[in-house]
Amino acid sequence: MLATDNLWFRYQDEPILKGLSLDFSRQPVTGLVGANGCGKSTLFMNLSGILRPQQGTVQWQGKPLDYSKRALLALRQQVTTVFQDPDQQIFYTDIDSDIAFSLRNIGVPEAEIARRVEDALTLVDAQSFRHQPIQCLSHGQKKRVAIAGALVLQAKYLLLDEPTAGLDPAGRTQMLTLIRRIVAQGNHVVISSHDIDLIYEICDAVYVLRRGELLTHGAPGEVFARRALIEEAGLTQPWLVKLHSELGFPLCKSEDEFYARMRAMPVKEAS
Ligand SMILES: Nc1ncnc2c1ncn2[C@@H]1O[C@H](COP(=O)(O)OP(=O)(O)OP(=O)(O)O)[C@@H](O)[C@H]1O
Repeated sequence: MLATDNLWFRYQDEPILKGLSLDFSRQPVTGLVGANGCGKSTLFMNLSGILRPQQGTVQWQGKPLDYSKRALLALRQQVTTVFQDPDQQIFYTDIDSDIAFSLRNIGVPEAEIARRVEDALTLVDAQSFRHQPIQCLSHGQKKRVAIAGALVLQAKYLLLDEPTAGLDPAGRTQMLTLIRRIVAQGNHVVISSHDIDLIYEICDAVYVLRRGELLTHGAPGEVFARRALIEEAGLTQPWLVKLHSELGFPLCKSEDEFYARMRAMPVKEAS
């Protein structure tokens, strides 16, 4: 279980996270949305124990998080963060060494490292560029390598900060596929993103933050239907929700579902 219980966090005297009680274990994919500066990255750093709340707790496996060095090391094998900028977490020039780094650090046997690296690179579709120097990769390829670096730890929770930022449409589609594959393996994913259409399509639950406070939460279809609240959070509704609420089209979860349902509808003759 990964959750927060009445969590408050301040930088100096400025409260940033205000009494957040959130549960990331209820659904496979949870979205975190809110305007710039509402505290999403700060929350991720609290969840991985990089920052420590002044009040309230991060709940891990049913208990308040233990901040001893040993406990934090164990936590970060189970809860891994993939930052927005892949250059922040790639250290080596060759992909295999970079991905194996964290495993060597914790003394995993070499044969096991080789197996896990192989599996992670396959999962993120990186086999075709595996032997290229990292500095020659595109932004989207680097993002996939950064995710592979988190996946080798076989973490139960993957925290993705802006997974689609800087990706072209094909890269964005690949990211959606990758998130679904990670979830299909029984893991939880938490996504912080300004890509509201991505959050709507892929998440099972959404938390909406406004200036560090929880404004609303629930299933994406219900949350994003609350237009006034969404605008209060400094966000806009996903395009599929707008089509539903403004024009009365059926509420669809994805673009593919929308087109399939439109094609199946009888076409009215123009008069
Ligand atoms: N190290 C720091 N010291 C002081 N204030 C900080 C620090 N880091 C962030 N802040 C402030 O905390 C607030 C929340 O920042 P945070 O990066 O968590 O927001 P965010 O929701 O992730 O923003 P964005 O959507 O722009 O990535 C902002 O007002 C920011 O200026």
